[in-house]
Amino acid sequence: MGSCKEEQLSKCIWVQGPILVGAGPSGLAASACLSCQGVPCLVLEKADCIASLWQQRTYDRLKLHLPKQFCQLPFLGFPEDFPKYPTKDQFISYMESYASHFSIKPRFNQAVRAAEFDSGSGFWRVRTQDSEYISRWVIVATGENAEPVVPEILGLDRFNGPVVHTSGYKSGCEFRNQKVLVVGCGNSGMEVSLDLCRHNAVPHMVVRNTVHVLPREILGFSTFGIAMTLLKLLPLKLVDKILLIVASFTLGNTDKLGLRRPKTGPIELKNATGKTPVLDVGALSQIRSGKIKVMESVKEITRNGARFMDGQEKEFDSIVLATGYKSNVPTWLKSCEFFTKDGMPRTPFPDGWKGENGIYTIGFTRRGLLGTASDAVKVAQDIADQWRIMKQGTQEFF
Ligand SMILES: Cc1cc2nc3c(=O)[nH]c(=O)nc-3n(C[C@H](O)[C@H](O)[C@H](O)COP(=O)(O)OP(=O)(O)OC[C@H]3O[C@@H](n4cnc5c(N)ncnc54)[C@H](O)[C@@H]3O)c2cc1C
Ligand SMILES: NC(=O)C1=CN([C@@H]2O[C@H](COP(=O)(O)OP(=O)(O)OC[C@H]3O[C@@H](n4cnc5c(N)ncnc54)[C@H](OP(=O)(O)O)[C@@H]3O)[C@@H](O)[C@H]2O)C=CC1
Ligand SMILES: O=C(O)C(=O)Cc1c[nH]c2ccccc12
Repeated sequence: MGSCKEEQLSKCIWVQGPILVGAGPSGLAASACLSCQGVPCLVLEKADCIASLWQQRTYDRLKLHLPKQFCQLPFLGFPEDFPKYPTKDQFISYMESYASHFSIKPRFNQAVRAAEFDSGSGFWRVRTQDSEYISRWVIVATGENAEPVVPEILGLDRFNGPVVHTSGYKSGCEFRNQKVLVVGCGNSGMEVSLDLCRHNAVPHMVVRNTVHVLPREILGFSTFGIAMTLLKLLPLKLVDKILLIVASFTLGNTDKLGLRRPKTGPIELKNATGKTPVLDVGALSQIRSGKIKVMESVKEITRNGARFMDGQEKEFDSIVLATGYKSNVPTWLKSCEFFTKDGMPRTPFPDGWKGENGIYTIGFTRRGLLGTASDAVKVAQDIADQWRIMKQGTQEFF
């Protein structure tokens, strides 16, 4: 490692344990697991708060889609009195208590701009806007949803009205009585459309592709929970078949509503591509009643509306892009083969948590908070084993 330049010495900081990038649920879970193993760490967070995705970039009506037992972090569960599907505010309050229980104190306003392994010294150099941090280990916990995906849609720049990505959408009250084009029909597109309906707006949701919609619950049991149980007993393809039979029973034929199903089943598709099935919390009935209009692909955006592939042309007051998110790892992690150009670990689940030279990832499993919890335990154990050997070595040396 080339030593820090003289004038920068005061900002060159040696970190004993690992450097954790990101103080979302994954960073907090990792920090807690390390602390339980007696390993200190430094958490760098670019925002001014923990769980910034949840605090700053989600809409008001958001609730967890999966029951709380599938969304809890290691060693400290949700409070007993929280409902089965906690609200966004409850989730944030859980994150706050989690951080304070494990005395996690991230360094806020520290956006990691570059991280590079120095093969000469065997250390990682992690640079933020004002400091350089140096450690044997770096843990990437910046999330699969770090940046909004804003697609290039012909004419979007000439649209006269507001255009907002779901990460900037708070509530339909700002869109009352408006005609709104919602581009995308994942969980965000469906829920924003539902929220717009509840505020007397008229959402037109663009569905350009196939999509799996499943009921959130079947006979009072979470569909996700049922799927997890069945997967322990039956082959994946059979579980998918069962889910689809039940879905068609409870939701009817969604193809008729313009929501064509993919040929691959919902769990197989999730595992293969990461595409999350929509868990319906009410949008479907609004589609059925015509309050949410389903539209085909957009051909182009005009000054005051959109032209669609099927030839229709409509006026809109606003556009909401529910077009998903992407990782930001390629923007700051330098010369590291461990990540693809999309910023996801190259090694597929369940082995993507550990790379070479002391790099680790948490929360890139495409398996939500359940994946985060399992990664955090494995990463902390692995680093703690090295930590102990290192400490023993130091004691013997002295
Ligand atoms: C609307 C929405 C709802 C969801 N609901 C669920 C759900 O119900 N259940 C579920 O299991 N999953 C859900 N998810 C998935 C979601 O990814 C997880 O809930 C969770 O937030 C992932 O945690 P994370 O810490 O990996 O990433 P994030 O929550 O995205 O946290 C990453 C942190 O890293 C910080 N960061 C990013 N780049 C840098 C940088 N360069 N330097 C420093 N800090 C940086 C960010 O500011 C952020 O605070 C949802 C996702 C979305 C978008
Ligand atoms: N309550 C909860 O738990 C919630 C959870 N989430 C989670 O957050 C994550 C992100 O979800 P979400 O924001 O919905 O993103 P997704 O990536 O799941 O969905 C993006 C949608 O946008 C469409 N799209 C992208 N580009 C275009 C384009 N150019 N033209 C038309 N359509 C386009 C995609 O279509 P295509 O398939 O054709 O690419 C897809 O329908 C998911 O894991 C989701 O489950 C989100 C909301 C609520
Ligand atoms: O809401 C999300 O994106 C999640 O990641 C939760 C989740 C993880 N695995 C799933 C499978 C089906 C539906 C939701 C999820």
